[in-house]
Amino acid sequence: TTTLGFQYQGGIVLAVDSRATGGQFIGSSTMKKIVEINDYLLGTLAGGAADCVYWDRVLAKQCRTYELRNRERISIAAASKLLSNMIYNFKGMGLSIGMMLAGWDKRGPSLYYVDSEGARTPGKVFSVGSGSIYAFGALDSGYRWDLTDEEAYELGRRSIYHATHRDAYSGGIVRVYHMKSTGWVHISDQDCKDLHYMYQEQKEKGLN
Ligand SMILES: CC1=C(C(=O)N[C@H](C)C(=O)N[C@@H](Cc2c[nH]c3ccccc23)C(=O)N[C@@H](Cc2ccccc2)C(=O)[C@H](C)CO)Cc2ccccc21
Repeated sequence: TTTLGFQYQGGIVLAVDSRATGGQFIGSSTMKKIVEINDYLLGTLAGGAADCVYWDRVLAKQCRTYELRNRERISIAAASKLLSNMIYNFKGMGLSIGMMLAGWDKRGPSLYYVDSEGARTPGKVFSVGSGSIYAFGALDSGYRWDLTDEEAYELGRRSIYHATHRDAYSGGIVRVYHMKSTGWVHISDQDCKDLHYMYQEQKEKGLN
């Protein structure tokens, strides 16, 4: 898996692949690793698939319960704290979860990373999963705070593409979402094969 998220002047961009593996076997090439918890809160999934899918659903229920009790949406900080506390209770028992939470609340946009140890980290740029070492290569060299929206989408897409090209455990569809003040927008779903030939063509045109 390769997942990434970064905050910039236009909000937060999330980009992920869609491969699920069991050893060398590909269990699925169409997994949804960006999960829509509510209109202003997105999560990304990396690690044990069942762990991620299960704890995402528990978190989504907790967030909805909070909304019903308090008549307002939960903050990103609180939602990520709920998730880290839930996972912390299983520390050392073998959970494998690398989830980012991206959202927009009263404090504006925020991006958190929660890992299997229950650690919760706010930040501006994250990449999580077996392909994150490749994604960081493209991401760190292309990242600027003042990217335009289109540049940000392309940076997310290209960074995930590079990981799907080099990491055997990443592939399938490159999904891109944008978290804005008005909520999330699903920007694109593109097969990494199509991106490969598109980038090849650009390189050839650029070279000669
Ligand atoms: C195909 C499939 C599942 C599947 O393939 N499960 C295998 C066993 C799984 O968990 N694969 C992990 C990798 C893995 C296997 N055993 C582990 C033990 C500990 C930690 C990780 C693993 C995976 O693809 N994870 C994805 C993330 C992911 C995949 C699917 C759904 C959510 C998250 C990912 O991180 C990259 C591919 C690199 O591993 C689980 C599931 C739930 C609901 C619907 C479909 C599936």
